[in-house]
Amino acid sequence: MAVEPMIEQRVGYGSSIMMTLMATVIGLVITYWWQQSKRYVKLGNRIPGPPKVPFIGNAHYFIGKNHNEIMEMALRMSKEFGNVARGWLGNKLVIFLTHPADVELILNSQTHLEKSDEYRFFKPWLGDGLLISKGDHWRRHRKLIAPAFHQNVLKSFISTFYNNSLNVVKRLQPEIGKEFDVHDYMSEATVDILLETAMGTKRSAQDNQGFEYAMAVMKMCDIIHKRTYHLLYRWDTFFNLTSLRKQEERLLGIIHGLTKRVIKIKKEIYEKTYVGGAAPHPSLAEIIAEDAKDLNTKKPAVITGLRDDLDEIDENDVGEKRRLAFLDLMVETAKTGENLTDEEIKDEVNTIMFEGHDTTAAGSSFVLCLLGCHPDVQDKVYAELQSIFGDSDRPCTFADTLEMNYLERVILETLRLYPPVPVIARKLNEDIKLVSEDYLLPQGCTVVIGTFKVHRRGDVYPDPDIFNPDNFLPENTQNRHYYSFIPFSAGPRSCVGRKYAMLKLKVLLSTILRNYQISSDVDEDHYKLQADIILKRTDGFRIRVEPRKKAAAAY
Ligand code: HEM
Repeated sequence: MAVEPMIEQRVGYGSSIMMTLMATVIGLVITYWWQQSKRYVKLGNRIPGPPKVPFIGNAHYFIGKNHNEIMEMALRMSKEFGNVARGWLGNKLVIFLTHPADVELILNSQTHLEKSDEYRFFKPWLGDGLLISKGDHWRRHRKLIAPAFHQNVLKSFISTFYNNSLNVVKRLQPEIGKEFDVHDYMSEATVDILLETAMGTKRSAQDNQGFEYAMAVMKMCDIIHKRTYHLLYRWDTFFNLTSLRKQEERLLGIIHGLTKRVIKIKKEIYEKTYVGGAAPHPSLAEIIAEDAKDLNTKKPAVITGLRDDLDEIDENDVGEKRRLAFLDLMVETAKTGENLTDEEIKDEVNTIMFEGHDTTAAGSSFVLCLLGCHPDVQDKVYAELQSIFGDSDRPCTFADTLEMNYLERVILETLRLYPPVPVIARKLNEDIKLVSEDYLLPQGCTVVIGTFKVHRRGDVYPDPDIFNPDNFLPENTQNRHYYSFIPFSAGPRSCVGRKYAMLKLKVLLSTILRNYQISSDVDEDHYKLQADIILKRTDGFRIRVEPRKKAAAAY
């Protein structure tokens, strides 16, 4: 008698599970159908791309893949789909563009200035710094910060660039004759230079805060990379429960700890030195205003093929007046009228330290590796340096850097083949119709500009994968589409530090090359690349150095 109710009970459970399952399936089907019927999704689906799976889209493509595999997959797909491709990260539409005319539509626009949603992963680190801020806040800060990169300010950094470059030459001595990874040396040098030029502080030989900072920056980039590509980590609630979140907190403690300490010291110095509110002399405005006297008499230092809002203000040259670190300028600006809070200053300093560090470390490492692979090009660079410096071991000056035309072409060609920022992403603020193909991109989608692929287009560069600095001879650049070379991005939101970067690269590389001959055992075809936030070689930036005969005195 007791068996029947039990059977009835089981049947009851079974059918309610079935009902729940069916209701869930029906719910999912309706949700999926409803999603697919949206205009945003319909427009996205018209664009070619890999097959997608309901709800996760193409997110599964990233599962279990390492950095190299993600890069290889992206390049394969870009080859398969050409100018325009789409992917779905869950229900987020991501469009990849590689045609210069389409790139121009985005980068040259005042409408699509906002960074894509993925940049929010930088927020705990960079706050509302220039890289990720938007709207009026970004506009106001861009206006405040751009003058700090004026050529007259940059010129005052030359001796800092040179002395730190000479330190690298000394530090490389134990590596003579061995194969080693040059990136660590470049990274340390760029952090040291930034500590001096951005924060106005120096790392003492005993403390390793610069190194600790650089390591923390590298690990933070790794966390942001994971958050970009892994669906679950993109979800804040899930991420906050993981050990990565704890790691992020610890790393931010190191990064923000250093910036906060330095800002505090700077403010105290400012208060002590300028009691009574007297502004230091000459002020930034006065340094820049010096130009007016010299208009048309000095040689412009604008790099061919690059143009942005910085060019209008710095085509002239005055003598060194006063060395102002970026942070000094911010503190001064805050004291002399502009309303800048400590938090805003901290965000901008962190942004400059991040943007200015890894990019130039990767750029300079790639240049050295390529010169190791191309001895004929290296010989030409050396011949140019000989014509400027002869056998002298005198320090490099600003005027010398203006003579380094071939080295400049080598740097630009390296940035073409191995752009340190391999992708740029924007949020589309309104629909746009592409130029290269007949597609309408819907408002709200993420647009990813594949700099790496833009720079290797066969219809723009003859032999696009071959390292050839002559690609940047004036006669070869003048008819090229302006948006086919965008290592520093372009348009209103381009890199504010590009002149600083080019100057630093010239001083750093020329000093190393005056002292060492570079060789490489690995040819370019065997480079293993990873393109997350910054493009790097995962097999290490391996080179060998041998002293140039005449240079022994420099050590
Ligand atoms: C070879 C070196 C460098 C490269 C290739 C590079 C490249 C770039 C690119 C592509 C962007 C646009 C990023 C985006 O839209 O997502 C950018 C922005 C930026 N860069 Fe650089 N950069 C370099 C060096 C520097 C240096 C040395 C500094 C500062 C000292 C700097 C400061 C900035 C800042 C503040 C922004 C944000 C600008 C804005 O949104 O208004 N960069 N950089």
